[in-house]
Amino acid sequence: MNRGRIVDEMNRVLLFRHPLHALRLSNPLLPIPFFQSHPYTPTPTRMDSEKMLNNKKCVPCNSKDLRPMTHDSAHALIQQVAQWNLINEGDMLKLRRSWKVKTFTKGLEFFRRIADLAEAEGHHPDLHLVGWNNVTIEIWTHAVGGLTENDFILAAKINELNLHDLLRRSV
Ligand SMILES: C[C@H](O)[C@H](O)[C@H]1CNC2=NC(N)=NC(=O)C2=N1
Repeated sequence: MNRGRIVDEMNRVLLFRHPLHALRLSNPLLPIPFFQSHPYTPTPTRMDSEKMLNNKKCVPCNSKDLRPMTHDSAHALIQQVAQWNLINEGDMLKLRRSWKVKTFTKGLEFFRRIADLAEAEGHHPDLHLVGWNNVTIEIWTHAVGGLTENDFILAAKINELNLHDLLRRSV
């Protein structure tokens, strides 16, 4: 194996096991260590991007220059929030995700956990509990009648909640 291949192999191992790699992805302002200037620097995967959304904080929706994002921007961002769908209702975009809960009361507990997160973020979803065990969450920015980054931040943070004890096992 020639010297170039040996360096490539070393960088590949270093890059994926080096603790700085994970840290830098979550905080892109960190200086790029020497090995990351190498072609093996990975492009952020969906998980990495979701972590970046997940590290953000929702902003107040009452700023007058807040506008709904374009469909193109929404289609780009939806790639970063696993399991969420982009819904177009009367030309207004929303985020939607559904779950099946074990019981009606676990559905209410599900809402409680989402409510705590929403209150902490100052940004709130629409909550639906239908047919006793079907939960659907819809997120959009009411102040602008469309989607803003707040909606994707909230969706990414909902994805981080541990809700498994409330959910029916997916068959
Ligand atoms: C000032 C504060 O940002 C507003 O009252 C918030 C509250 N939560 C909100 N949640 C959502 N989804 N849309 C809003 O426009 C909104 N406005």
